[in-house]
Formats: sequence, C-alpha cells, structure tokens
Amino acid sequence: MRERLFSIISKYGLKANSDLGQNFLIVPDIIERNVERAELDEKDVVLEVGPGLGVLTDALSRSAGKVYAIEKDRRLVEILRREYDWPNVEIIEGDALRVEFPEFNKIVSNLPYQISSPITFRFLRYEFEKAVLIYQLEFAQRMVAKPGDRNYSRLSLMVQAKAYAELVERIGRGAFWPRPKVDSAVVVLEPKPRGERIELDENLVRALFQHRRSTVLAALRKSHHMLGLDREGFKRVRKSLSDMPHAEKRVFQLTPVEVKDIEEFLVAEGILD
Ligand SMILES: C[S@@+](CC[C@H](N)C(=O)[O-])C[C@H]1O[C@@H](n2cnc3c(N)ncnc32)[C@H](O)[C@@H]1O
Repeated sequence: MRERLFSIISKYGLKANSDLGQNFLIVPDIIERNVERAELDEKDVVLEVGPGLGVLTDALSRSAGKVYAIEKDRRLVEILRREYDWPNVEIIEGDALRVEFPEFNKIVSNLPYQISSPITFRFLRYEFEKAVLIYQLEFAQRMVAKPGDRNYSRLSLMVQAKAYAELVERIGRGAFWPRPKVDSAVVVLEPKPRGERIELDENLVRALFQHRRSTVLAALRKSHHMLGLDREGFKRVRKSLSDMPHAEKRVFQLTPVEVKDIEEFLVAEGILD
C-alpha cells in the first residue's frame, strides 16, 4: 500500500496541497483498524470525504457494498479514476461542504482538518449509523470533553447534543505523508436515538460560551446584545433571569439538557423566539 502510494506520488510528480489539508495516511494498520471499527458488510453504503490518493477508499471498497468518495482536488480525482478500477466506488468531484450527499449509512474519513467543524455539523444533519473519523487531536479532545472538563466547549456541547462521541486512538505525525505539524486522533460518532437528540438554539449557545467560565447569569449579561437586547432591555429582564434554571452554574459545566432548560425558560419569558 505504501509502495503503491509513493509510486503514484512520483509518477505524477505530486506535491501535497496544504491548503486542502493533504496529509496522506501511510500506515496500513491504522486504515485496517478504522475499517474494522466501521463494522462494514455488503449492505453498507459508505461516505468518504477526501479520498486523496485512495488508500482508505481501497480498503473500504473491499469491505462495503458501495463507497461514495467526495474529493475537491480535480487533479486527485483524475488520478483516482486512472489508477483504480473499483467496481463499487463512485468518486464525486466537489466540495464536501456543498455537494449534495448521496444516501449512505456509514462515514469513514481521514478528514481535511480545515473543514472539521462545518463538515461534522453537516454530517450530524443526516441520518446515519456510525462514523469513524480522523481529526486533529486537539479538535477530537474538544469533541469528546465532558461538562466541567478543561476542554469542554461549544463544540463538545453541540456534538454531544446529537451524538455519542468517543476518542478511540491517538495517531502520531509519522503516520502521514507529508508529516503534519500536529497529532491526530480517531473519533467514533454514533447519533443518539431520535428521541434523545437535542436541538439547541445556536445563538444562545454562542452567547453562553463566549464566557465559558462565567455563571450563566453573568454570561448572558455580558452577551445580552447577542440575544437582541440592549442595556435597558437587559435591565428589564434581569430580575426574571435570576429565576432561570442553572443561573448560578458555570457555563463550562452545563450539559445539553441544562442548556435546553435555559432556552425553554428564555422562550417562555419572551426573551428568545
Ligand atoms: C487528510 S487528506 C486524506 C486523504 C486520504 N483519505 C488519506 O487518508 O490518505 C484530506 C483530503 O481531503 C481533500 N479535501 C480537502 N478539502 C475538501 C473538501 N472541502 N471537500 C472534499 N475533499 C476535500 C484533500 O484534497 C485531501 O485529498
């Protein structure tokens, strides 16, 4: 696999494009472990974002019924089409943040790190069973951080409102060509059952997490403009806010359910729509 990759690189005189997050996996074991984690069989339809030079795609095509691989770099799309003859892989040329997704039930990708956040939230708007994803380590740690943790952030809250997220493996820089400046990690995402998923008002979450170490009451005071309130407006509602659930809790300790309690209170008080 490694030999094949480097022979393609030298055949086409390729230089990795760092603007597109091109760091190609060169360790077969990591690829195999991720394919195993996805528990694929011929009924599975896999979405891969950023097939690159096809090393992961090749392993996926051997285990899944169908693979859709979305690649933005036209030059790589041409190489993939020329170098491989997969019967069950469809390469889609385009930006994974914009192209229409085909139907799929699993996702396996070594993601371009520049789009980690928007692509993860895009995934979470779809129905799927499981995603096995490689992210920058620091991003992965924030995704899985629990309320009260040092890394617990808006990202942790928004991801965990919709899905179970587990960091299952750290990956060192030497596993990629070219070597990235940061370590990476594998995260397994499983959407929660529909009834347990929580839709949160993104604007409220943003307003709260601008001041993650403050109490909820203090954070909303400091971010009142984000709720559409001017100073006078905030003064008028300040008294009722002290009855708000979790008012004295620190923002970085809030669970998604608690943020929903706050949102419902603000809606009932006419402060949020
Ligand atoms: C980290 S590399 C992974 C390559 C390959 N899967 C591997 O593991 O060796 C990320 C890939 O995503 C592609 N890419 C970057 N931005 C993209 C986007 N917005 N939509 C689709 N592909 C993108 C890059 O061209 C690159 O091939």
